[in-house]
Amino acid sequence: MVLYALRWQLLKISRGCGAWGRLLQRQSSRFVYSNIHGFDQVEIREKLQAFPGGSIDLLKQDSGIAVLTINNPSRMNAFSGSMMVDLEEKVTQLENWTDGKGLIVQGAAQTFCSGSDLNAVRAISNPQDGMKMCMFMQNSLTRLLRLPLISVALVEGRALGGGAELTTACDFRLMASDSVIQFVHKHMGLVPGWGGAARLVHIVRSQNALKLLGGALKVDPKLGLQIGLADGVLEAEDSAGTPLEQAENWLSRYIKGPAPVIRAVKKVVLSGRELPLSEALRTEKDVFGTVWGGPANLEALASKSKHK
Ligand SMILES: CC[C@@H](C(=O)O)C(=O)SCCNC(=O)CCNC(=O)[C@H](O)C(C)(C)COP(=O)(O)OP(=O)(O)OC[C@H]1O[C@@H](n2cnc3c(N)ncnc32)[C@H](O)[C@@H]1OP(=O)(O)O
Repeated sequence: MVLYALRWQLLKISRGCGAWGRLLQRQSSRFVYSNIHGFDQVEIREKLQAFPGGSIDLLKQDSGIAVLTINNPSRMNAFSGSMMVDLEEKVTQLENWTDGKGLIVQGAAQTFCSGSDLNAVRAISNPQDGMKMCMFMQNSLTRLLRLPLISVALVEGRALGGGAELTTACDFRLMASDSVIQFVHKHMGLVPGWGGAARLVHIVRSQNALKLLGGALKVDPKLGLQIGLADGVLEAEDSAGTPLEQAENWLSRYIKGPAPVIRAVKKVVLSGRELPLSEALRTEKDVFGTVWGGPANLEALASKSKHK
């Protein structure tokens, strides 16, 4: 019996790596851009490091929920170049956090993020460098959204430009009652560059995406709930705890259970969202194979058999 259980565990581990590896392969690798696109990750990383300021802070908790904080309060949490590099490093840490189940992305000092640091943007405003920054951030935010964690953007204050795009790189968005999400790019003579337009169409459908981008509309919680950009509104702090406590309580109902099962939930939904049907079905089968007969499944079966 012990030998059977050991063989089964080894089979599931190989299937698990195989399933996730095949999913990423089917999504044509972890990165949207690589050297075949003329993208040199090392070169742009060094260029971005030349624009210091702020940090991206990561706290991984025993609860299985990590908290990622955009921390540059003197600049309304605008992304400096070094923060863009910091974000990529924290996403890599989260990709390797096998006990993780959930992620909350927040801004410091009760505001979310006001996009790229305009000082850095001015310095890399030539088309070549702008495109490289765009590809670097698209790689990082695509990997963020594809993490096998259920993620929530906790929006307080303002999420502007790239900050609005960052909210779309999470599975859900919770908004404080006085917060605003605004794709201000038009006012900058721009369109989203961090992947926010592509993700926004999937979240609110193309007609609403055209209105939000074409009109640079301010999305308050009421409009956010109406068009599906917001998944919940935080209550006043005195009655329901801090915004972070409220976000953790909201998320906890969806990540209650063993990490392998919760991570498998995200993987099957991710493949359904991103892959053509036949490939999504094959991936679902592979992910199913990693939990079928696993500890949580066997325990549930054992407890059910006692109810006869
Ligand atoms: C490709 C780029 C694109 C993208 O990533 O897709 C972008 O994101 S471009 C940037 C888009 N973001 C913006 O245009 C927002 C710019 N900021 C503002 O509109 C306002 O600052 C605010 C966010 C609405 C806040 O206004 P207010 O409450 O009046 O505070 P201040 O304006 O005084 O700001 C405080 C302080 O913060 C600095 N700040 C704010 N945002 C940025 C930013 N994006 N880059 C750099 N610095 C920023 C602002 O300059 C003030 O600093 P001090 O003047 O030194 O006090």
